[in-house]
Order: sequence, then C-alpha cells, then structure tokens
Amino acid sequence: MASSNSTPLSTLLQIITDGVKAIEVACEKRGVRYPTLDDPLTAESVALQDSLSEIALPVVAASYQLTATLMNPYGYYTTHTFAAEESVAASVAEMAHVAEILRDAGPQGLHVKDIAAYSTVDAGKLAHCLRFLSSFHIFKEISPDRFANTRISTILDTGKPVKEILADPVAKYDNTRGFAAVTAAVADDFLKGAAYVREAFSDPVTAASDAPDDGPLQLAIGRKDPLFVWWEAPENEWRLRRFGNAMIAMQWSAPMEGGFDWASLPKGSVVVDVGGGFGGVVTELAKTHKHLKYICQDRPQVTEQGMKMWKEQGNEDVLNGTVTLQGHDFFSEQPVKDASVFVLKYIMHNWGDAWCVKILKQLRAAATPKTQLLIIDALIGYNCPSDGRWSHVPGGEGPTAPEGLLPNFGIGTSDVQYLGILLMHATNTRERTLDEMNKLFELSGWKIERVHRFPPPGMPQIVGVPV
Ligand SMILES: C[S@@+](CC[C@H](N)C(=O)[O-])C[C@H]1O[C@@H](n2cnc3c(N)ncnc32)[C@H](O)[C@@H]1O
Repeated sequence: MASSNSTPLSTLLQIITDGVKAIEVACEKRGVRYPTLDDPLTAESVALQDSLSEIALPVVAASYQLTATLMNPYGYYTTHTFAAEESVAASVAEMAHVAEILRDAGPQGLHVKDIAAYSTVDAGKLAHCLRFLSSFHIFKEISPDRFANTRISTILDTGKPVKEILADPVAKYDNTRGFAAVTAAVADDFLKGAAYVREAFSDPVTAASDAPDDGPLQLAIGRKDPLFVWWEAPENEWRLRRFGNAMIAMQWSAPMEGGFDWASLPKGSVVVDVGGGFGGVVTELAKTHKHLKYICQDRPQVTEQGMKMWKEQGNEDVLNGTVTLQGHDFFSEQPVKDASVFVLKYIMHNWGDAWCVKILKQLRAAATPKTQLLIIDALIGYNCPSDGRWSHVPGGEGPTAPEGLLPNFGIGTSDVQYLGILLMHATNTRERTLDEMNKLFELSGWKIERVHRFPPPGMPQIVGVPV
C-alpha cells in the first residue's frame, strides 16, 4: 500500500515490494524456492513461475518503469534503438553452439578460445557478443573471457551433444525445444527484411500494401516470393525445416489447456488445425483428449516433413490414425465438412486482411451450424485505460495494470509487441487489436463469442461461431 506522502518512485517501489513479498509467501506455503538466474531451467521451475506470473506481472512492469525513470534518458533510448543487436549477439552465440558447449563445461565455464574452437566464429568477436548478452543475464562472464550458462542462456541449448551437431549441422534443430531454431530464424531470415523497412514504407507503391509479396523481405531477398514460398525454394529446404522446428518451440506461448473446453466435445468430434505446421498442436492435444479425431493441414511440403518426423519418432497417435497430416492450401475449398473446431494458430497474423477473409470464408463455407472457430494469435491491447468497448463479450476486456503503471503492463507483455513489429518486415503484416480481429470475423460470416485469456506469455484464444 502506498502512503500519503508517496512519490512516483516510491509508488513503483511499493508495487515491487508488495509483489515480491506475495511471491515469497506463496513459495513458502508450497515449500519451494523461487528460481534464481543460476538455477537450472526445469519444467517444474518454469511451472512455478507460470503459476505466479499474475503476481509477477505488475512487479515486472514496475521494475522496468523504475529503470526507464532512473536511467539516463539518452542511455535508455539508445538501448532500445539498438535492440536488434541483442538478436545479432544471440544469433552469433547460437551459430557457435555456445549453450551446448557450456552445458558440457558446467558451472566453472570455459574460456572463449575453447568455446570458439568448435566453430568458425572468431574468439574475439564471440567474447564481445557473450559479454554483451551477459549484461542481460543471458550467459555470465565468471572471469575475464571465461563464460558459463545461466538459467536463461540454457534456453538456447538443443540438448544435443556438440559432436552430433557438428556432424550434421542442418539437423541441429530436429527433435529439440526449438529455441535455437527461433534465434537463428529471427536473425537470419527476419532481420534481412528489417533492413529494407524504410524503402518499403516510403515507396508509394508498397507503403500501404499488406500483400505477401510486397514487403521489406522481398526487397531484401530480391524476389517477389512471399515468405512461405521463398522457404520452399529447393535451396531453402534447410530454412523451411528450421522454421518448422522453431514453431514447435513456440508451443510454450500458446497454452491449449485451461481455455477452450476440449473435454466437452462429443466423442469422435473432428478438430482441424488449419496451417498446423508439423502438427505440434494436434499431437499434443491427442495425448490428453483421446476421444477426438485430429487433422493437421498445411502446405504439402510441410506436412510431408512433419509426417516423416512423427514416423521417425514413432508417434502412436500419428501411426494409428488418430492424428492425420493432410496437404491443403487454406485459400482453396476446405475438404473437411464435419469439423467441430477449426483451429488457426499463428495464421491470421501472417496475412493481410483480404487474405485472412479469404481463409475464413473457406472455413465458413465448410462449417456446420455447430462448428467453432478457434483463433490463437496475439491481441495487442491499446496502451491506454480501457473504455470498456469489449465488455459485452466474455473475456473481451484484457487485464489492466494497477494505476501508475502502463495499462498494458509494458515489458510484461512485450514479447507479443516485438512479434507484431517483426511481422511487418517478415510477412508485411502485423498483430491485431481485438477491433481489427473482429473486422475479419464480420467480413467472413463469423462472430466472436468469447475470448479465453491467459497470463503472459500465453496467447489468447478467440472463439467464433457461424453467423
Ligand atoms: C506461423 S506458422 C504456424 C504453424 C502452426 N499453426 C503453429 O502454431 O505451430 C504458419 C503456417 O502456415 C502455413 N501456411 C502458409 N501458407 C499456407 C497455405 N496457403 N495453406 C496452408 N498452410 C499454409 C505455413 O507452412 C506454416 O506452417
């Protein structure tokens, strides 16, 4: 509680103190310790953080606001203006397999010369990248030029022996948590487009376009192919494979349980994941909800790669037909006419409005009166107090931060905001507000019925029904 003579700084501090106390009390009650930046990244410790994330959120927002207030404004601004360098440094660490090398080295770490010996990356350049990342708690410098992993840097670890990676670098991301794949794809594929944003946004022909072949990325790669077509060029097979693996990693950001009620669907109901990639979502759902049938649709090249992967892994649900992977272009007629649910996860945000409406109209034409549409995508909240415009829809209004903080919790929800900007130079699109998403529903014969929200970084589920 803030006292009557509180200042803006002390108000922020109070939010931090109250939140940290509440977290410590919760941990004490459960007989656990909140993880430090040196603790290993275990499923249990991440689950603990997730379970306390609602309490942590205002603390995160207040800490960052305190930083913004206390830091020299030029220094603060420069840090953000140069933020792409964090991607660059992480990408260098990833291409040098640093997280895997340091896993084997243990807590005493390794000298950068010994780390660099495994790749072509120069030791001097690598040292500066790792030192820079260590300023953000991604790796730590334990003595001059000697580095070790932190809890955060182990996210980059594919879990594979370094020898195995060196023997087949293209397979590095297969069957992994995929964060190394995300890091590589961001710096390698997406930042290429970033360099051409100014050209694309100033040319009168492309400035207002959201066409998939008209964006900054096309200027960067020197061809008119949309991102997904570019990835399918024979020379880019490894990029497509890397992105497929990266999408598996992104499952962490989209909880499938605790929102949409899968258990209540009648036995034998058909769930179709449209643009489902390798089938990460449906294979996960199939483990818990055995009474449903699952179809994952994607471009044939993608489903073929996915099928191969699941068969190699001996995935039971794929082998016994509970899960089917089906080549299908979502701009053409939807072949499944009895779907209970059409899921579109991370699809709408890749396409401009006219393309989204085409996709949704195909699903509407194939829908039964009981079919539900489940869109999983970020919803960008306005960063001002809500005027209650979505209060008539369950879950329509997102949570608002306590007074004195940024209404959208600032950095606490920044991952989706970064993604929204990344899309501008990757796919020539952006994330949407609920108003913008609603426009797509209205133009394609669907109506938003409810929104399931999760604490960050969980993506919301927007549920629609046919009009
Ligand atoms: C951002 S990924 C999302 C994948 C998956 N839904 C997930 O969340 O893991 C977008 C997917 O859309 C697929 N896609 C792109 N164009 C498509 C098309 N015309 N028809 C079907 N799928 C397409 C891509 O191949 C890719 O797998």
